[in-house]
Amino acid sequence: MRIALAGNPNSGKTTLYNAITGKNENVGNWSGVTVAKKEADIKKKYNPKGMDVRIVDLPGTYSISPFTGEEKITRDFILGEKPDVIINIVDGANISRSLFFTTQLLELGVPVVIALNKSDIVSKRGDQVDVDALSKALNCRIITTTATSEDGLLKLMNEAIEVGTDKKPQIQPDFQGKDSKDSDTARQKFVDDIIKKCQVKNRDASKVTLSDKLDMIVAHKWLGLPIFFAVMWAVFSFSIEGLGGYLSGYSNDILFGEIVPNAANSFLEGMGVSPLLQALIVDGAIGGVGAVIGFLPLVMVLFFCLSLLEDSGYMARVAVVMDRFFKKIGLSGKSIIPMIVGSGCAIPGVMATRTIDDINERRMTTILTPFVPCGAKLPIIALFVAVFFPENVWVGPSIYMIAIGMIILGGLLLQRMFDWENTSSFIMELPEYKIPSIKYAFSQMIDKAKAFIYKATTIILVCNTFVWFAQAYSWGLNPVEDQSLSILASLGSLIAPLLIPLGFVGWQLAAASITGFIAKENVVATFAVLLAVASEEALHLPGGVLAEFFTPVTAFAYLAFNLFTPPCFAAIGAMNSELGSKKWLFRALGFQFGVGYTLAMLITQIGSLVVYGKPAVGFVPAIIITALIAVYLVVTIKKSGSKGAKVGVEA
Ligand SMILES: Nc1nc2c(ncn2[C@@H]2O[C@H](COP(=O)(O)OP(=O)(O)OP(=O)(O)O)[C@@H](O)[C@H]2O)c(=O)[nH]1
Ligand SMILES: [Mg+2]
Repeated sequence: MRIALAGNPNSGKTTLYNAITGKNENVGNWSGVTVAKKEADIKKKYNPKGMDVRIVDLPGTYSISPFTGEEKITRDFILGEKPDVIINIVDGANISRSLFFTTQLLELGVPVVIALNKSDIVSKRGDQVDVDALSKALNCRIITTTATSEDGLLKLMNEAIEVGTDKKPQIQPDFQGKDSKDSDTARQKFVDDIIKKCQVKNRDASKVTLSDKLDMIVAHKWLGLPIFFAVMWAVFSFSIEGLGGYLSGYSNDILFGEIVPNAANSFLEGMGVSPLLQALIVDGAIGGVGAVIGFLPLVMVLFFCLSLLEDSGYMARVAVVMDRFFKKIGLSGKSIIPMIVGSGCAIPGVMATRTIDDINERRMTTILTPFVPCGAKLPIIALFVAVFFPENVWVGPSIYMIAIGMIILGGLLLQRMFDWENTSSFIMELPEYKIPSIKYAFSQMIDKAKAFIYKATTIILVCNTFVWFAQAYSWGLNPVEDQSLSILASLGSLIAPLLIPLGFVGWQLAAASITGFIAKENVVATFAVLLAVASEEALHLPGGVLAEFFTPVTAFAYLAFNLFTPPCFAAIGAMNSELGSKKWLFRALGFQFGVGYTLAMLITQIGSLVVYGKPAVGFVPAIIITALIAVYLVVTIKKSGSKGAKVGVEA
């Protein structure tokens, strides 16, 4: 038997799904978290009779006629694959809006059971719902639930399974004007009449609640943006420089700097393993993976804080605050959700662009979302901050401000380079503020930590075993004394000249960036393998081996280069499927590469002039390339219409 969960966005479908299946799919306190269908078996606890029951979680939707890609998934599933039962999750705190969709579901013939969810909020407000009357009016069973504490879920599942076994078709609601041209109005009137009969509200709608008061401040026209920056600054400082940085320092220096490699060395020596294999394991595998996992505490602290913020309902306000500014660059507040999701990982971030109905806005958001530093880029940021800017506490958080800046600048450029019009309007439903749940933030953090460790011990491990091998052997498969004769050196040297205008000299830097396209953590892991093999000095300490390759200015530029050029291959794959055309994929990659490259070049060249009073390496080619880029921009912008001329001059 297949049971589908359907309902409005943010009503608690995925929370309920996770509770009854034991899965850990993403939930979030805003609309449009789930963008793809998810399916799993129901837990034994909720299936005492041991029937064969599958649960399908669907993206939220307001109506059966879809507007956006993820709503279409819901409609196609319900109409096309006909589940045996639909559990319609209704947000009890928002009944009047939810029932519109409910009446549409009731017309499909598939039996419906309603979960009147968030009943904890309803009773806290002192509101009352006459469940029996509502159930009679709609001709279907209704169970009150609180998905977050699993209240009522057993009863709900029992009812749903019973209804599914009975196979009686759903009785349709019958109201005047249902088949008329103006059926939506008639439907809304039908719903309003039911609500009037079944719901008693305690709250005086004209009263200003605490939530309203908070919104007047954090979503204020002028205060909103500075508050957002301050909040983000606090979160990133705390994670990168504060507690997260402190814990990571410990795990890098002591745990993965001494304890683990020493233990591994003495263990392997005891086993009588050959020195070469020992080097492969300790320097290659453990060194590379350890350099990444060393930053785990920092990643965990950041995601803990972000989950708290998101669960409180604040992130949904950010979308409203950013809407005003994003409108000017052809985006809207809707684009902020993919970007917030992208701060965890660009792949779900890019997938979340599906919630945007306007195709131009969707494409632009897909191209710009990878500019947000994801969890995998965090170790790169933390490493460079620890080595080059230990005293400048502003550098870490400033990366995120630069990311926002690049998104806005990128949007402006994209808008002028390709002619497109934005037709979207933005309505964001604001969830009520709540005290964020520590348990939720903790489980999110553990989830992210697991994914981080998994990646480090699989893809990063494999890559860096290869990197170790490629820096230790020549093409003839003979071990080399001098790294510069190795396979990796010859591969890196192919790319290295491209990086000269950016002030990056050395095949090692090229090699690290290339492995970074496989997974961004590889940049750190590759440095650990390459440089630690070549030197006794620690990678993570101020003035460590990295300082031989960079000045603080070029270090900052290298950071920017790795953050703002295209994301890892997996994320590029996600971009490919969301953009839906090769032409746009190439445009997107070209754009991202152009932005990252130019930014790094400008930081190096202008920064070196300003800070050290002399140009960096590659100054002359940099000027030539800058001129070429400027000409290209002017030509493209001119071509794409008269409104571009203005920016052409600025560029
Ligand atoms: N107070 C309370 N909050 C709940 C309850 N169920 C879910 N929530 C919260 O509601 C928010 C949205 O939950 P989700 O499960 O992501 O909602 P969804 O319906 O899957 O949303 P979309 O995927 O966007 O359609 C989260 O912050 C949950 O913690 C409940 O019974 N009571
Ligand atoms: Mg969901």
